[in-house]
Amino acid sequence: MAQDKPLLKVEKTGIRFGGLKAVWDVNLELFQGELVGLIGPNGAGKTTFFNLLTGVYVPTEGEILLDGDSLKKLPPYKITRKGVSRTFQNIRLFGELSVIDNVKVAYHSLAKHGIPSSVFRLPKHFSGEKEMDEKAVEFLKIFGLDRFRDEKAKNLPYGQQRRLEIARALAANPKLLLLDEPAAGMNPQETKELMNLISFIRTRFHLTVLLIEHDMPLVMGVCERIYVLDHGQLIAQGTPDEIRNNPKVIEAYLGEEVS
Ligand SMILES: Nc1ncnc2c1ncn2[C@@H]1O[C@H](COP(=O)(O)OP(=O)(O)OP(=O)(O)O)[C@@H](O)[C@H]1O
Repeated sequence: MAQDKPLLKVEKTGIRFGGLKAVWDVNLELFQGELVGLIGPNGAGKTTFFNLLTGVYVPTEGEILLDGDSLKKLPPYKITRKGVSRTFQNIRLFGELSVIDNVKVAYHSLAKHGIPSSVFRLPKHFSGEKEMDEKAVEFLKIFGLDRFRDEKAKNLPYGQQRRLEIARALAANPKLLLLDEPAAGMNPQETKELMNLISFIRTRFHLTVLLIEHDMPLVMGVCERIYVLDHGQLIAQGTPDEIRNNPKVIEAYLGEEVS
């Protein structure tokens, strides 16, 4: 069924770093439940765009609306609470913490029990803690990580660390999940499994997903729609077929494989 109101609406948004227009005049809409790709050559502005959506940078132009509310001047933690979670191009786990604690850290800010009950170890705290454990294990199971729950995150194989990052992002209970090259450094089998998993969690958690990915066949295979950035500006948007055959996209990727 067609939806008339987007979950995320980005209007003419951009940011300048000195003279460099890293992201410029970008319009983008995501509707609830969509899995959408964001692609573009190196330095096109993809990660900067995620940084604008998550409050790391404040746009110098335009507007960003989630469910109609402006995110533009909110700090990152408030944007997370409003329902936007992300993963990073370079894994940012708490390496010395256990796998389960990495998930619980994200979940903590949303848990019902407050500081007084935690400090004094009141019964309410224990029920909160138990609830958090169960919830965290539920996420870990989905990602096949429950058997590593007490292992330090830094000791996990690389592909599992990437999965743990997504599990942690999910634990913050997002409406919108932003994945920055989640398959970077994975082998083809791990990548395929990860993409299936992303499709699965999208449905299971009623998520909307925006995915930055360099691997073109992968983006084309998994996303319903794709936006293309080049030199900070959107040069195309459409279905995988439309993008594959778009002359501007082919030109931007000259010398690279588009399909
Ligand atoms: N804080 C900053 N200060 C100055 N320039 C920046 C800053 N952050 C990003 N840039 C510049 O903005 C441009 C876009 O960078 P960005 O990392 O967003 O591209 P990208 O599409 O994510 O690239 P890649 O695919 O290589 O990760 C680059 O020219 C980059 O050098």
